[in-house]
Amino acid sequence: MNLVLASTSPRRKELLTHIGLGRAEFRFTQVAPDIDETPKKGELPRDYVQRLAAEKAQAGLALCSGMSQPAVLGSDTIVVLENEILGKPVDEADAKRVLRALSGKAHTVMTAVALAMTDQTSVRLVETLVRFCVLSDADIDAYVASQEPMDKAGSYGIQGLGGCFVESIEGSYSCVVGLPLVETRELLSEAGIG
Ligand SMILES: Cc1cn([C@H]2C[C@H](O)[C@@H](COP(=O)(O)OP(=O)(O)OP(=O)(O)O)O2)c(=O)[nH]c1=O
Repeated sequence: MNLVLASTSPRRKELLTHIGLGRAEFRFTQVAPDIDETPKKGELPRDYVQRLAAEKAQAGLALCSGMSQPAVLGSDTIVVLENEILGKPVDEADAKRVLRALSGKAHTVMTAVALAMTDQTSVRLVETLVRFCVLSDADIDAYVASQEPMDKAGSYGIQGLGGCFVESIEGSYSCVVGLPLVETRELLSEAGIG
């Protein structure tokens, strides 16, 4: 099998590197999937995130037509607050609005990971509960000025400055960062990889 990561996210690349547990023979290449991320009308968050992970993996597979036995991983992460899907912010004002909404509350981070091969696509969904402390306007302004929120679902990164806002988490840390390691290892090992 030739393992391929269909992602432009540097976090996913780094996390996938960990899956080899340091073994030199664990190698993968990367392609950039291009899909429409618009939710369907009335689509539930769990359905949406799993559909997108599968579509990224399948779009990646389509880019590997010359490769023998490609196995392509795709992943998608969303923040869900009171059933509303919070993806990446469209601009700084949107990031501030999202951070104000997350302040002092718990939300769910959902990451789906999909493995597409020529004959089948398998998907795993992982959910983590994240509780935020109360954020002041000054906290939010400073954080958005750092630009860290701008390419992240829910407008924060737990692994960076945004970690200052996280009071507690219940569930998988790597799910929040964008690639749940235990479940990804399971998917790969079921396919005989890793
Ligand atoms: C909540 C949270 C999200 N994120 C990131 C993970 C994802 O990269 C991003 C959500 O956007 P995604 O659309 O899931 O992924 P992406 O566009 O970054 O990359 P690709 O589709 O090419 O794989 O938010 C963090 O890095 N830290 C966090 O704490």
